[in-house]
Amino acid sequence: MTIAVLGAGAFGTALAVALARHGARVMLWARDADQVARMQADRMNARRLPGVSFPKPLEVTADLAATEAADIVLLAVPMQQTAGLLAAEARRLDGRALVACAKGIDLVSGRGPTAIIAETCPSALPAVLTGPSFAADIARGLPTALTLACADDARGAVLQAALATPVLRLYRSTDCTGAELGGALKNVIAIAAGVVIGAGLGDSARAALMTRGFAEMNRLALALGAQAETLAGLSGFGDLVLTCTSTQSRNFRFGHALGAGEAFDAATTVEGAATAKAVSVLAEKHRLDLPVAAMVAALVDNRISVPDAVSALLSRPLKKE
Ligand SMILES: NC(=O)C1=CN([C@@H]2O[C@H](COP(=O)(O)OP(=O)(O)OC[C@H]3O[C@@H](n4cnc5c(N)ncnc54)[C@H](O)[C@@H]3O)[C@@H](O)[C@H]2O)C=CC1
Ligand SMILES: O=C(CO)COP(=O)(O)O
Repeated sequence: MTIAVLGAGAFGTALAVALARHGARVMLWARDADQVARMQADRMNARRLPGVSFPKPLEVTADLAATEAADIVLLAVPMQQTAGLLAAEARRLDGRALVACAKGIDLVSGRGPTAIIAETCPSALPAVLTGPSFAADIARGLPTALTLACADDARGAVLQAALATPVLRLYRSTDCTGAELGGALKNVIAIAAGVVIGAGLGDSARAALMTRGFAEMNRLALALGAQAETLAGLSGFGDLVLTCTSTQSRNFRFGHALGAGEAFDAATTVEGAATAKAVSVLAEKHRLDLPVAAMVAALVDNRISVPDAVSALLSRPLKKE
């Protein structure tokens, strides 16, 4: 089995390492030839995943043509770059099993990765790999459980078997919409959870925020065709818990900096910021009330201060749960 991973960020590199360690032939593709040369020399991605050595069956390449032999392609570039990569390389990628690993909603189209795959590569098999997992944990070989979603269950089972390892346990689903929306929307709520903790509002407020945020995730995802049980699983509830409660999360740390009034490194990948804006557009289109997500979008755009966002949420009319 040959697996290609497109995107040598923290997550793509961690997945490549985990799969190669388990014996698969893995080709990790990065667009930057200098970065590839460094990784080939160091046998490590010192920038994104320092201290993790590449196993032997892991090859690194800057030549996308070299990945054409792969049976499965993991798409591991950030969400806002995924549509561009698919469009640019559609001829090469169409007809293959394309597993989306990004967690977000495309700002331009308002779509998740599987809809974009279906549009740009109509003969490909779209799938989603998502759930609670930090790249560093996967790279260290710590036990992790994720959702592998594919509308074609028989072919999804083949992907599940190919991508699982003894420590990377994959549960199968046919609900790609639910799986990808869970991963996308939890990032928005994690920013809000970070704001709550950064502003010193306490753990009780964070628990309330997570619960009401989960209700918003369900409201939007169900309106877009997802199944409630998918949202309650690893890709939704599971990842919400992880991301809202760990300082390893970049979305949480970004929110924490907003709440504390501190600077945050603009180069860090924070998927929930763009996704919050995409969610605002979708909420309006589907006439949905998503107050936490709306506040995150406003905070990210500097349209509201943290104290005003908090008092706006607390002064909403009392209602049934
Ligand atoms: N880091 C983590 O713990 C996890 C990340 N993810 C998801 O994986 C996705 C990627 O995140 P990370 O790897 O953490 O990001 P990262 O910030 O570590 O790396 C992103 C990489 O993508 C590359 N890239 C950007 N645009 C590209 C393009 N057009 N073509 C080729 N390469 C391109 C960048 O050069 C960079 O190496 C995100 O959607 C994230 O939510 C999912 C689970 C865990
Ligand atoms: O998706 C993740 C954990 O499941 C990673 O979260 P961050 O992108 O917030 O670091």
